[in-house]
Amino acid sequence: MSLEQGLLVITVPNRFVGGWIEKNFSSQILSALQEVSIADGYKVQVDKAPSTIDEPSRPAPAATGRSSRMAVSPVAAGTKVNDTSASVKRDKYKFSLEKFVTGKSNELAYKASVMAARSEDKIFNPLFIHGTYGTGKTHLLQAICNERLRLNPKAKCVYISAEEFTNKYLDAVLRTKRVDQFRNNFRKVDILAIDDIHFLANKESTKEEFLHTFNSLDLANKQVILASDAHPTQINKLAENLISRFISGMVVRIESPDYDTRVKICRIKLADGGVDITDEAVEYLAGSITKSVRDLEGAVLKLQAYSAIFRKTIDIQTVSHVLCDLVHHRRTVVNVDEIISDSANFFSLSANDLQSNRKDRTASMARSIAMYLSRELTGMSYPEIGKSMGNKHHATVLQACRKVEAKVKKREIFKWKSPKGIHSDSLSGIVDTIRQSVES
Ligand SMILES: Nc1ncnc2c1ncn2[C@@H]1O[C@H](COP(=O)(O)OP(=O)(O)OP(=O)(O)O)[C@@H](O)[C@H]1O
Repeated sequence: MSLEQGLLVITVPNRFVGGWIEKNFSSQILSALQEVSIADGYKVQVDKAPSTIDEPSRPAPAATGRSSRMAVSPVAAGTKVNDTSASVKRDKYKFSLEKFVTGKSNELAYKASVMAARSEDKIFNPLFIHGTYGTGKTHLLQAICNERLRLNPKAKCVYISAEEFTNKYLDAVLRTKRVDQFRNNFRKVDILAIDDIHFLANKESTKEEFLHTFNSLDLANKQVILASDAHPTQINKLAENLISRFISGMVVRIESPDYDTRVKICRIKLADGGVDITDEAVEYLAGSITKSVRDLEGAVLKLQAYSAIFRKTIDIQTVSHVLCDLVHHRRTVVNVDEIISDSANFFSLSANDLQSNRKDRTASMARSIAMYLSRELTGMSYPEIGKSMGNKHHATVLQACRKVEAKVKKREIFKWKSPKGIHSDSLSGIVDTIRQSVES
């Protein structure tokens, strides 16, 4: 995109895309432009890039940065791809291990993925990755396949969603009657990566077929990798035999990204997109969008578009203005009891411990964090918060909020002891984790 003298020019890869944008989105583009700009009277022009060929299904070049995002690619972000053809190529799938940003929230899942990708024989079967939406499960599954293919271009790696697996199986049984071919496709591979495996939960015949597929790959020493939004034992209507198979492998959870990982992800993705942004604005962005990497990517794309149009350094005000719908989006009703209980849980304490007058370091920190988050998430007054916290004085609440705020800013480390052992984490990380659990 470029914006000069009231004319916004959008360059597209082919006439089809251009026509579609003009027909369907002109008015939205104009009103979006007016929203982010003070000037009026813009015009929009859609141009076809001179070097592109007019074939919508042509693969996008493997470029990085802005141009690759704008190109039409047959493998869009997060698309569940299925291809069992023998002629596998490098970077068959969109995501790679090297583009996966690691931090405390996903390190174990990442390391297990690297091991699964690099070892010819299975190490643990299956590798089961679970976590909430947009935290990188699909990314890792596809990246494992790509990495194995990079090391051994002759390897057979299949990435498929459980839904697609089900459809193919039913098709083979009911329509084409080619069950043998179906089994050949899935039982003679080096890596079988199935996404959203919870989809199989109430599909009785497919579950059984999958179990046989799994057993046959396991016997052949081949690697199975599964992703789901929940731990195997938490998936409703998943058969006992499948649950026990799954938990006999390696089950790893990806958490929502912690603050430091979010900062890292933002920096990398913004730099990839060529966005000029201040450090404070990156920190503000990472502090405001907490749930998933997909949400962060959405924010980065908006900032990228803004920066491409207005060509100026992005500061905190711009982030807050451009992303107001994302940044201020919060669960509306947050209950102070949930905050107290989640803060207590985090430190292996009880709600009573926080509402009592216990004075040890851990209890008073847990209490202070609960007060701080109550103020931030509920908008309650200091006296009201004090009352919910076992009739504490409002000045105590005010002091606690200030103390936590200062420690979060300084990224101070807090150490504490619980029955599970000795722990240590940054105050910003602790507050983030409790906030996420309250808001989820
Ligand atoms: N640690 C990470 N580093 C870089 N990019 C990431 C990371 N985690 C997630 N992403 C990116 O965030 C987007 C969403 O990730 P992905 O589709 O893998 O999430 P998911 O956990 O499979 O979500 P869902 O359960 O909704 O399918 C992708 O574009 C992915 O590349």
